[in-house]
Amino acid sequence: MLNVEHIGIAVNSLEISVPLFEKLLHTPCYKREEVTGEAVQTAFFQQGSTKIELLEATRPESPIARFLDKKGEGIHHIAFEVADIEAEMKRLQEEGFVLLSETPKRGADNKLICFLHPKNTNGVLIEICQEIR
Ligand SMILES: CC[C@H](C(=O)O)C(=O)SCCNC(=O)CCNC(=O)[C@H](O)C(C)(C)COP(=O)(O)OP(=O)(O)OC[C@H]1O[C@@H](n2cnc3c(N)ncnc32)[C@H](O)[C@@H]1OP(=O)(O)O
Ligand SMILES: [Co+2]
Repeated sequence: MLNVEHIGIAVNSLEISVPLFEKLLHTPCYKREEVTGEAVQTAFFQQGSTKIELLEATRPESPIARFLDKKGEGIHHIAFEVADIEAEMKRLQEEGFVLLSETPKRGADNKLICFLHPKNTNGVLIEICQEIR
């Protein structure tokens, strides 16, 4: 695994949270992108070599909606960049981690992504992501 590519934060409303994080980080949001496959609307901030990814649910069945219902707003996941997501998924599976998708899914910000179940990662939702070349 390479660097922390982004930290995902679940929010109720990007309309409220984007200006808040622009004030907090003193950095403009550089991209807003809807990912229908995850039923989320995202907003990205570059912070040094890593990013903040704000996530708002677009449908009630969204994982973000369920998270917000159960836990409220807050840190949702940590995403690590990998060079070869398929090789990393195979390695992680062999190490006994539970992958939440059999193949990489299309994520935001031109990435392929896969999540690991938090029950095997000390309660932290981990995402691995690879730049689509
Ligand atoms: C737009 C793409 C973008 C990108 O970077 O490109 C994204 O990051 S998309 C982000 C949203 N998508 C996902 O999160 C997909 C992966 N998540 C899932 O498959 C589910 O959310 C899952 C399996 C983690 C939880 O499923 P669900 O909420 O339906 O089940 P439970 O509520 O029963 O939760 C089971 C168990 O997990 C704990 N949990 C849930 N979410 C988190 C979390 N974010 N961090 C840590 N722990 C989490 C939950 O508390 C339950 O634990 P328990 O001890 O049983 O109470
Ligand atoms: Co993410």
